[in-house]
Amino acid sequence: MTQARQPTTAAGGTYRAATGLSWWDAHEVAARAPRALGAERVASAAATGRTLADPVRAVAAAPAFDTAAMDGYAVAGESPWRVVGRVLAGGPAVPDTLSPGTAVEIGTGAVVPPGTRAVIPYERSHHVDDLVTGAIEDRRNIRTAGEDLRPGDEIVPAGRVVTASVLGAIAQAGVDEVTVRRRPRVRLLVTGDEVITGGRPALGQVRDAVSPIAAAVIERAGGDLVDHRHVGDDPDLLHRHVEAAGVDLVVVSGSSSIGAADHLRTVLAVLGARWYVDGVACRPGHPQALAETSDGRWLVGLPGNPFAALVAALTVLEPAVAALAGRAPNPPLRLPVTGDATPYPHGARLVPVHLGGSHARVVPGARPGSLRAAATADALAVLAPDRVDGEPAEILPLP
Ligand SMILES: Nc1nc2c(c(=O)[nH]1)N[C@H]1C(S)=C(S)[C@@H](COP(=O)(O)OP(=O)(O)OC[C@H]3O[C@@H](n4cnc5c(N)ncnc54)[C@H](O)[C@@H]3O)O[C@H]1N2
Ligand code: MOO
Repeated sequence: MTQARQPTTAAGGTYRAATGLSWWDAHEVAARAPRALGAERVASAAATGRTLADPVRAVAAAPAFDTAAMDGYAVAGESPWRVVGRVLAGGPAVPDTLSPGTAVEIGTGAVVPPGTRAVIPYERSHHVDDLVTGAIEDRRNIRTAGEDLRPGDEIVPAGRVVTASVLGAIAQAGVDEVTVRRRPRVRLLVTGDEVITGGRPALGQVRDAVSPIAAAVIERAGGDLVDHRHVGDDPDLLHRHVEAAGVDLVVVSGSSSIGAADHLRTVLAVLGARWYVDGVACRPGHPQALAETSDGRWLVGLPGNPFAALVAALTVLEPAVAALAGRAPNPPLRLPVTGDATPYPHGARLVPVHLGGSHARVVPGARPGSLRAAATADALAVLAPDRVDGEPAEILPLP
């Protein structure tokens, strides 16, 4: 970690200007430093988006009984077969046992009667009066009980996020409850006396453009934004809300640099915070922070400039919330990136890109204070200082 000059802040602390960790190290630290929160049992229907703390094991076999895979006839013995009844999905199994030389008409998903040799689909059989004929192979078109799952089989490992596919799979296995990580509870504190939350900004004012980004990133990473407030530039108010109980992580927007109104460092010093990320060698978004207070609460500092805040939200906020939620870090997505971007000689340059098939193209015109270019982009690309046009770079999908 390179350290540049250390100017004294208006609050009297020191500030590690400009450099800090590399972008790649900061991203990795944020994904690995916070430990996953505790686990709880919840109804599987309420588990969407949560991370499994334990593997899910099948309660029931799947299929739970020998079942027909086609509509047609369940047949026993040799052709021809005399049709003696009909059995449909959800209906009673008729007859109890199929005798050689007989058949029942059967629907896909119905219980196959004992004694059945195979199910012959309508389109591969001939039916005249009550006699059916056709060629069969033993067990053809019968799904055998337990062929997909047996009770106790692991269906989904711990660490996976509960998606719709997971919910479907565990329902098939008769599971009604799962053990998942607690969702991280997050507080978002928006600083800046000039920041307003609605209407047209008057002279000296700006509309809050950081909250929508932070809220979306928190949600995407599996967190719950439970408290969201504007605290202006009042250091006591900031201190009170950083310190207040009831959350696992506090996000502070603005207040990350070294100006007179940037009180975050003072508050963190008072709270005895341990710093994990204190500035990142990237442009934009270098004044970002990740720290843990002495009572185990996490804090993320986002720069006030909105595009810089977006960069920081994807660099430290998203991985930190995901780590608290118990999610394993995503494998990096890398694509060749084409187009002009001014390299940042001391670290990473993050630029908005359009995604097109197997490559990404730089959206020109991004500035730290403006989200205009990002609003037309699909992702950010993380460009190394010695980047060559068309070579692969890490891609971060935009919220
Ligand atoms: N002497 C130095 N000054 C600054 C440095 C530096 O290294 N040395 N870094 C600059 C960079 S880069 C950034 S980014 C900003 C970060 O500053 P803060 O995080 O302390 O943010 P503020 O000073 O409060 O605001 C910066 C800018 O953003 C506007 N802002 C703030 N909050 C919001 C919001 N929620 N929505 C929209 N816009 C917001 C604010 O009005 C300012 O224009 O520091 C530079 N200075
Ligand atoms: O990094 Mo500031 O992060 O350029 O806008």
